[in-house]
Amino acid sequence: MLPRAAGKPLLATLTAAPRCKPLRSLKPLTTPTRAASSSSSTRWRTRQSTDPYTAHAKLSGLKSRAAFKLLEINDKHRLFRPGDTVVDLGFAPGSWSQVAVNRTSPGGRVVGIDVIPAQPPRGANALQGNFLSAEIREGVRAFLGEEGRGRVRSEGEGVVELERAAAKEEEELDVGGRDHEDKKAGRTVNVVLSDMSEPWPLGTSTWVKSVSNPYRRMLNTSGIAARDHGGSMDLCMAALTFAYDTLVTGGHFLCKFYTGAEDHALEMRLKKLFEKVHRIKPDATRKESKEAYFVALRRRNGVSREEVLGE
Ligand SMILES: C[S@@+](CC[C@H](N)C(=O)[O-])C[C@H]1O[C@@H](n2cnc3c(N)ncnc32)[C@H](O)[C@@H]1O
Repeated sequence: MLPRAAGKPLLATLTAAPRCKPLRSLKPLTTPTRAASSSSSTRWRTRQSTDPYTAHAKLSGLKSRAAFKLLEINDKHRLFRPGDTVVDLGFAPGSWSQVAVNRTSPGGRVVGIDVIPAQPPRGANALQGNFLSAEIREGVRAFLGEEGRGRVRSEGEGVVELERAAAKEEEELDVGGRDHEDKKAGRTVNVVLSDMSEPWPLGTSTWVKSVSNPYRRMLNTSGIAARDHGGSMDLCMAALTFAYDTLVTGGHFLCKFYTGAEDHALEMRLKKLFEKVHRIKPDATRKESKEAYFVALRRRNGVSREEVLGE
């Protein structure tokens, strides 16, 4: 089991993704009923039951193994600070939001958006809708426009925390008129995360099975590299457009994508808006997957929309 400091929430003691033992040294959590099958749902179940990150996530009270990717990235790049506002795109089932709530406490605010209905983890807010829709993006911005909305207040300390967060914001952003530009543009978000994967409609029988578990259906990629790549580029562009509109100067952006012909162009856009851009594959990413992440640090001041988005 992972180390746990007495009296502290377990997440606070996790500093990095665990160095996992090789698969064969860990016993499967459950014995797969059929060792080999061509059914993708059976393969998914088998893979989950033998995956050490899945086992660690369960033991740590995390909603999914994806948490370890964000923990690793945050340990390296320090995305979060107490009091931050974080938007988590494609948040379900919610392990990134768990990490964000933990790392922005006290006084943070985490808002998750997902196309499927999902219960947000404790301390986070959830909005349901397809983020590719402009109307949904506008709804999210309206939610964020109310400063206190969705911010965690611990009993008796709420007002103090809010004041502390507001004071910190003023102190840190009142440099060279940057806060003025952010305020004028209505930008209030410190970190935008996107772990969205293109939803892929499976065959009828899986659809029926998935009614009680829509999350499983959404987890699948098509398996066709070009299609997954294209879909991920659309989702990344929607996330980047949103980040352009809402991220404060100095804010950070983290975005999942599937590698392919267009990712270089996306990287170039990111380099225009952010001081530093890294392309990474966290340890918890499955080796066979084409999944990777862009971590873009410190939004620059005064970059035009056209330069970044070509609009
Ligand atoms: C890999 S999961 C995210 C896992 C999450 N980061 C966690 O730690 O629990 C990808 C999520 O993206 C969501 N998604 C995909 N396309 C979306 C869209 N257009 N709008 C909103 N959510 C979307 C899916 O429903 C799915 O829940």
